[in-house]
Amino acid sequence: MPESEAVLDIRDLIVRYRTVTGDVTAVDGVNLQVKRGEILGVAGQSGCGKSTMATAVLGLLRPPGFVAGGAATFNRRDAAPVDVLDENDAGLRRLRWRDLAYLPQGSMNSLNPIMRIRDQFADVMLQHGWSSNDEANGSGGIRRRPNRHEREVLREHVAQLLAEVGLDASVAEMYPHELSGGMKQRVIIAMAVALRPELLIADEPTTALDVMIQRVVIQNLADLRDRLGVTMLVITHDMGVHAQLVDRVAVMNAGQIVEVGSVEQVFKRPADPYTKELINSIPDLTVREEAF
Ligand SMILES: Nc1ncnc2c1ncn2[C@@H]1O[C@H](COP(=O)(O)OP(=O)(O)OP(=O)(O)O)[C@@H](O)[C@H]1O
Repeated sequence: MPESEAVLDIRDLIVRYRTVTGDVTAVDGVNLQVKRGEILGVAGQSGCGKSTMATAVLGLLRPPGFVAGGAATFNRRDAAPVDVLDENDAGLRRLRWRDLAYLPQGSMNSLNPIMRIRDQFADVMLQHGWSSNDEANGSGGIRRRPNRHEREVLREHVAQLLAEVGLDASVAEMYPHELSGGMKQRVIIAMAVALRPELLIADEPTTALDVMIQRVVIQNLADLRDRLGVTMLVITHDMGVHAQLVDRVAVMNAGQIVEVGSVEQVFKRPADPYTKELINSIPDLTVREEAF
């Protein structure tokens, strides 16, 4: 695959945690390419290293975790490739939100309870370089008070962003406690793509939502990829979500990728015994059959 086709190219990634009884390897030599425009799923049971891999490639890994080897090259469309693992904090801040967006596990609970939704959008957008003339003017990191004109443009823009995930403009005036879990998750997704990142990494984006709402969120993510062309890496232990949303799926077990393939191939003809086990563990058989 030519380098530019992979938005994110992870090579030989090794991540360990330092513990009192010695180092524990959580990510054990992972190679994974996320192709431009695709939704790549990462499957595997709890504890297999999915979140550790995501936080490492986002430069968000905190001690006692540390990267023991490898590279994670982010190939932006209009800029030189960067190895995220080599970036300093300032470089990472510039990349995050504008180029590389992240929905951590449980992120819907990270909304500020005492701020209206519109102010939370404004904060993210202004902190990361949004301006009313040029929706992305490259001045990442500069935070200032919006002037009147900017506030007006922001208001319209937030309404449009909310509409992209099927939410009414009135949601902008609300506080998080006025929203259901599903609405909060959709707000968080709309915020994550507000600056039109090239890559969105979403960790368990539907976990803790009821099944009907899960479907709405899955549809939102699929629509955003189709309309905005955001490449996505979606991490979830839920094989039903992979069946409904992703193009290709990578299966992770004990820190290693044991299989990567199209959803159809992995679900219909799993090559690895662990993948077979995962598929057989889907409780709702209709999900397996409905998908194809
Ligand atoms: N702070 C830590 N100290 C030591 N070991 C850790 C630490 N955090 C994670 N680990 C270990 O690293 C491994 C991978 O954990 P990780 O959270 O990445 O898995 P996961 O697949 O994302 O699971 P989950 O979805 O439950 O978060 C696990 O064995 C876990 O016990």
